[in-house]
Amino acid sequence: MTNQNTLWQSLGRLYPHVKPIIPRLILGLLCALGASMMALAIPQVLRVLINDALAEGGSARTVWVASGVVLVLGVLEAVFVALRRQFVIAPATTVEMNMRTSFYRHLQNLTVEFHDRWGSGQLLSRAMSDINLMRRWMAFGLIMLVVTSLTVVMGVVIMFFTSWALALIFVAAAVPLMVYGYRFRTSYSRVSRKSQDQTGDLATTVEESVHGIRVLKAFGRSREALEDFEAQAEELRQTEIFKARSLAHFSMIVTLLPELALGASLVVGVSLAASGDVTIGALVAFFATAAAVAGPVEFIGPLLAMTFTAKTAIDRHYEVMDSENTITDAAAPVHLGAARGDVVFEAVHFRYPDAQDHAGDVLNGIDLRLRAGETMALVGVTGCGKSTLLQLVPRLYDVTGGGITIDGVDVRSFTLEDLRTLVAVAFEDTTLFSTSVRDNVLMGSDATGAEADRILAEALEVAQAQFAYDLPEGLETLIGEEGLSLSGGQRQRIALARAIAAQPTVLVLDDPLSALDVATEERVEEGLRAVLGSTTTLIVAHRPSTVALADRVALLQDGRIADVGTHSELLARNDHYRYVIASLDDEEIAQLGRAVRPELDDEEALA
Ligand SMILES: Nc1ncnc2c1ncn2[C@@H]1O[C@H](COP(=O)(O)OP(=O)(O)OP(=O)(O)O)[C@@H](O)[C@H]1O
Repeated sequence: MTNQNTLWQSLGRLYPHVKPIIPRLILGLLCALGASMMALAIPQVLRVLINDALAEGGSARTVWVASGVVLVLGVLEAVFVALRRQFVIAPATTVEMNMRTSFYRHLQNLTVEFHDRWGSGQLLSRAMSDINLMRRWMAFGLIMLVVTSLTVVMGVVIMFFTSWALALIFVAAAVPLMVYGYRFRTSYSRVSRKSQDQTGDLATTVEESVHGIRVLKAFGRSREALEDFEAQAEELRQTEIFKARSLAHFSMIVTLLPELALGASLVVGVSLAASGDVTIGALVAFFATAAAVAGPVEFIGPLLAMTFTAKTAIDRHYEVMDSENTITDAAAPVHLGAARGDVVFEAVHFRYPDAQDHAGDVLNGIDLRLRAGETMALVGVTGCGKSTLLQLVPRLYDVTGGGITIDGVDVRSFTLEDLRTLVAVAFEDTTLFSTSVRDNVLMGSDATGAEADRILAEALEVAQAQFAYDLPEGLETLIGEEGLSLSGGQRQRIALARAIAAQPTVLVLDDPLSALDVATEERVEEGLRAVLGSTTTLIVAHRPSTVALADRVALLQDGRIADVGTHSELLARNDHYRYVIASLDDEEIAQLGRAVRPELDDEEALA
């Protein structure tokens, strides 16, 4: 993931973000420049003071005037520094917020396949610390780098005017500094990249451990997890030490060389003053200017380090921002009026992008037809591709061959918004957001007011999630990561209610009842049967009781639909189906015998 952009290419990518605040940055720059000029002017006042006021015949009035001027210059310098902050900080934080928002928007748009590949900590560190580093560089590093460089250049020019011979000694010291600076740039950029990547990996580890804390505790692996974390933290520490040493070394050279030049020019300067080639006032002004320039020169090291760190942050930021979203709206989207909900899979192929070369397609020519309003169970051995097939309907992944249509329209011909309004999903592994029960359930619904209340109440009833009314603050109770912890079954019922409340034309359920007890599952099924009447439903079933919900069952085997029919038909004619069903427990099979509906027909089986 290393980025080969040059420093200028990387920094240049910030331009569109910086563009709106350029006038403010220029004002900030002028203020910073003003502050530097005030600092550089003070030695010149000293020169006048020494040459005129302290010379024979000098007046006390000149001393007072010079002191007054120094005071005014000092106050002006402080005012300029304050103004610089005033001009730059607020607009730079706006840029930071906008960049973070567009980063978040982009993450939302990127495909599930992208999120499969990227560690959450890497994305977190890019969203938080990298963007923060960019803002700090924009608001401070960039301005100070320009001002510091200009200050040094102006200081050296003044030093040349004061005494060109002494100034030459200073300029000679700059040559090795530049050579060293070039080498520093390469090594520091590399270590800075390593440190930021390791920070992201560490964040991923924290995130995983926090999510998996129960597993770690239950398996008594907390100590091992801590040891792994310590090892990773130690690696980061080593990188940080190397980084700090590298900067310290560079700063030492940057400080030392001008100091050596100062020492050499002191020797030369005193002899020039003794021979009368320079005045005492000029000598004092020269060294006072050199002292005023020394600060900015030393500051260049940390500023360059900040610039290289910002470059790394920009590169990391754009690695995500440049990732293309391959699942997008159709160029000329089709809008269905009233959708019926006929779903057809035609010769559907799919393979994951990171699949091994020798591995075949997970889905290898799926042909399946769901009639509008039909409920179809999808059954197959574990890992055969049931969840994968489901995720193709709302285009969480795109088919790699063939196509899926709803009412004869390819799912890729809808806008994503339309498609995801038509299709709602509930997965076995439920995700709830840190908001109220109400907002979690109504996430996929645009209804408001009394209509929303009615939909909410109905969805909670069908999903047997009435427990939500008894939560501490009823439906307003905060759930999700930052809220009240719910049981697995409670979470599943909220997620199911969310899918129902979306009132979709096509409902895709990935074993949504797995965590429920048999009695609750039975009640949910009764409710579902009532609402599924007009909804086409494809439901992954791992339990016979879930199969009981379905009008027909599709058997997925070796990447194809091997058979379609009622449960009893498949039991009677298909060995593989019997094998899959035999792996289910006896009690559930007994329950299936009671629950399965007799009036099923399969006139439209395999397409
Ligand atoms: N994001 C992914 N990237 C690469 N391969 C994946 C990904 N998700 C699943 N797979 C692989 O695809 C195959 C099908 O997985 P899938 O989850 O669809 O099976 P499943 O039938 O739903 O399994 P189960 O019944 O255990 O839930 C498996 O071999 C799995 O390892």
